[in-house]
Amino acid sequence: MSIENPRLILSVEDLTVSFDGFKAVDGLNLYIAPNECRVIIGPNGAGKTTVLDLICGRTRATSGSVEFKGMELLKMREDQIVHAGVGRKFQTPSVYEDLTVFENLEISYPRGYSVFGALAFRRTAEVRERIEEVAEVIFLSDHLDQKSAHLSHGQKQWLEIGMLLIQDPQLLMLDEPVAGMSVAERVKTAELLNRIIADRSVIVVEHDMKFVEEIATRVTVLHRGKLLAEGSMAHVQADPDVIEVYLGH
Ligand SMILES: Nc1ncnc2c1ncn2[C@@H]1O[C@H](COP(=O)(O)OP(=O)(O)OP(=O)(O)O)[C@@H](O)[C@H]1O
Repeated sequence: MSIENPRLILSVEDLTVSFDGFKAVDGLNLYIAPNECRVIIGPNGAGKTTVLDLICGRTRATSGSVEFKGMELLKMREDQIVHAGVGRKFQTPSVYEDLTVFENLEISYPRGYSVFGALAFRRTAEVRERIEEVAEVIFLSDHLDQKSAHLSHGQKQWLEIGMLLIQDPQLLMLDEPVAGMSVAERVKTAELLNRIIADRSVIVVEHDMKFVEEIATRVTVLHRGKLLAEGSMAHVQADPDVIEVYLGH
């Protein structure tokens, strides 16, 4: 049992998952502070996505502990973890293409439980205000009435981040958020992340090192399910083990 540290939002201790005897994540410790953007890097198959899956309850851990704001997430269901304040974005955008940007944000507002239920409830001033606030953060203020099918790939990714932000998670996890984005969209996504950590912590899994440099408070390097190195970008970039297994390739 860890002692709760109020200066940490997430404490992952001795986290392990075994798939038929193969340890995809092996005795991992990870400590995330408030207002931190932690980036997890490492070679293919290092276990990065699996760590996010374990934290959000999609994959069940074999052993260990994941404590978020004093709650043991490993004992909770996926929906309870979302409700507790952990948002997770997967690699492929999953916005409702037939709905406008406004409607996509509206159905994600905590009061809307289903597409129909959400569209039926009155658009109170409070909801509209929150939608406009989030739209501004995700660079879509001028696209609120546009069907999301007509957005660019990058805009769809931002919209999905917005659909999570509208629930105001204290921890947001993003898996390769800039994959498939243009250079200009990557720059704006870095700006977006740097803005949103004012109110929350973010964990990002990413391969684009230029982007990592622009967003990371700290970097965690995984290799074969284990922690290989951790620290500032400059620190991990200079680590001979990291160069050998990842950055040198
Ligand atoms: N549900 C599962 N059942 C069996 N093996 C799995 C499962 N999920 C992940 N693995 C294995 O665990 C290892 C880690 O996979 P993971 O996707 O977490 O790696 P990653 O670091 O995110 O890689 P990439 O950079 O390629 O996305 C891989 O060998 C993968 O095949």
